[in-house]
Amino acid sequence: MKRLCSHCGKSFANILVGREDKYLCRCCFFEYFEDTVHRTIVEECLLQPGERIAIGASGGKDSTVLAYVLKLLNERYYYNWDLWLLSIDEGIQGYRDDSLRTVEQNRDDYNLPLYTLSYSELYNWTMDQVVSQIGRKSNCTFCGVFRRQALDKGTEKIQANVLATGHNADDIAETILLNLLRGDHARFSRSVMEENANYRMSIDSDSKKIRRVKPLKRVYEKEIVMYAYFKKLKYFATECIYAPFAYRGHAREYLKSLERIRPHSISDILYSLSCISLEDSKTRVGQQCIRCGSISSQNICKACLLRTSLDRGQGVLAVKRSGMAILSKNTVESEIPQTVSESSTESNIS
Ligand SMILES: Nc1ncnc2c1ncn2[C@@H]1O[C@H](COP(=O)(O)OP(=O)(O)OP(=O)(O)O)[C@@H](O)[C@H]1O
Repeated sequence: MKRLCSHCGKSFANILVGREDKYLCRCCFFEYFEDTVHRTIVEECLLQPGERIAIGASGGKDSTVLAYVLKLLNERYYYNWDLWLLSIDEGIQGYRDDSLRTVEQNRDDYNLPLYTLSYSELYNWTMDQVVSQIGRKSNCTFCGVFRRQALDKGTEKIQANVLATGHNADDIAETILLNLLRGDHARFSRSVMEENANYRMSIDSDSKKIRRVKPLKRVYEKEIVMYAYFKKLKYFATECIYAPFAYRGHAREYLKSLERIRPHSISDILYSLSCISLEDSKTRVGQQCIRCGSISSQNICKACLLRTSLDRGQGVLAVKRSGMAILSKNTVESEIPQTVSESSTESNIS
């Protein structure tokens, strides 16, 4: 049976959205979606007028929709944002080279400048080379650590101080669940604090520190897919060729099956997240890595530790489940530890 749109009451509904089960027609869905993203930005002070903003652009649906909507809001509300696409080329043939072509297409379609930075420029390693040394089991750990830092470096290069990524509500729930399932208390606490402190961090942080913001955090993956589909946006839909081996994939599947049984599981996880309050005082204050100068909670950042292990041909040893105690606060360069905890890093750029 066809339903009428619960917003305008005139057209037939095409999509069911949000927690309150609203059935919306295409036009009202666009309004709902854009308004949700706009309210997130305004209510959480994510972006300021006139700022230069780096948009992490992977060519996938999330970052494509993010770039499209930020451009639209910029024009609609005269924010005078200086929007840039920032792409990281991990060096994965048959995947990233193709998705980068989609980003180039977005650059032309949306008339936005694009800056690309590669792992080979930054680390002298491509992910294909990393995988040929360490195999396919822990490669996402390397990729996650390198990408997080590469996005920061790219944001610095284009002289922006804010990085917007396409993480959505499903991604955030997935990260929380993943850290919980692994028993990674440190990472769990940090992700909870990062999500809940976004508002405070955005307005308090000094202007030199890169802020990471997630304007799509209140919209669901299925809404993003529908938005891209109805707007006919061009995006790259293939999954990373190395991703099927990541533990994160199991958390994603688990979440999807929970949603099938109980459609509000994701929003309930996010609600629980917003209710958790953790002691801020336990987080380490960011300092500079003594090797590369990146912000790090340790003397030497994880990217430098992993890169050193690869250079020594010991990449496999670098990631060990048991290696929890290794990132010692007092590490000096001559004592670079050999292992990085897999649980704290895998593909976890949120
Ligand atoms: N290679 C990359 N270059 C630039 N930004 C990236 C890259 N990979 C990921 N990101 C940023 O991180 C966000 C989340 O990345 P993730 O790997 O979870 O991809 P995703 O959920 O499939 O998103 P998308 O659909 O945008 O690829 C992306 O939306 C994008 O903003």
